[in-house]
Amino acid sequence: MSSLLEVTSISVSFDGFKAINNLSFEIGGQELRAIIGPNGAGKTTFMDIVTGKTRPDEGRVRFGEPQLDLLRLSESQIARAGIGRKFQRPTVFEAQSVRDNLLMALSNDRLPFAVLGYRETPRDDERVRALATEIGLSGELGRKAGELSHGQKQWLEIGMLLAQDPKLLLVDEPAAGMTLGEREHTTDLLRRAAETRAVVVVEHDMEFVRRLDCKVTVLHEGSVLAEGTLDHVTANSDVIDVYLGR
Ligand SMILES: Nc1ncnc2c1ncn2[C@@H]1O[C@H](COP(=O)(O)OP(=O)(O)OP(=O)(O)O)[C@@H](O)[C@H]1O
Repeated sequence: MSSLLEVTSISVSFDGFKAINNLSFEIGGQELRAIIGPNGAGKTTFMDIVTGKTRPDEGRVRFGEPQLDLLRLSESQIARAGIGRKFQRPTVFEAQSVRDNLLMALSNDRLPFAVLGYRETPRDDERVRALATEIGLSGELGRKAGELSHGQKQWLEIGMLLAQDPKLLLVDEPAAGMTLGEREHTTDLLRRAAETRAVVVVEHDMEFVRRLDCKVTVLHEGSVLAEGTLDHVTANSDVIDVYLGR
């Protein structure tokens, strides 16, 4: 089976410091993957390269079928090609209802204020309800997003990204600041999302990664140090050295 995303031998330096060093990475179309690694391992820079925010000095980044060369596309073209990114802090429209947040997200180019003049179709309503069910916020559709808990805001933002139906979803530290119950719900949500798309989760919390129950890629000094199940990578002596030597 061919990969959805193929990153081959990328490197990038900042002022002579190699933040990403000959890194290769592949993920299939319906796969959940966790990326772990100590601070400064290059996790954020890797996601910045995939989303077009940072350009590598060397290497290739190919995506989709037919394959697109992401290094030739702008950040917005990459987003439109089907790569969604969730940053660590939730960024929802706090003064709008959960329902309106999801509705706005259904179309990439629908500006927040344009929703006022926008006529909603029965199909949109159906989709908003389905998304709300998927993220566990069916009972909160009429509430202002600003009134939601931290975890609920994170789910709403994931729902807003799912509304755009990305082929690849990149999620940065979703578990941070969440209660145990919220973490469990988030794991279920991400696992379900990965049944119909690729999902990459960058996470420091090992318990959360264990619950994701997926292949893990360990980054260190800008390269892949190990890859496999969490048990496999945590038994790797290089990985143990890197984590104990922090
Ligand atoms: N724009 C930049 N200019 C200079 N150095 C940078 C820049 N971006 C990242 N770096 C450096 O590159 C290295 C990798 O950083 P990156 O943020 O990708 O690591 P990370 O694995 O995401 O770390 P963390 O877990 O702390 O978020 C770090 O040493 C960082 O200081």
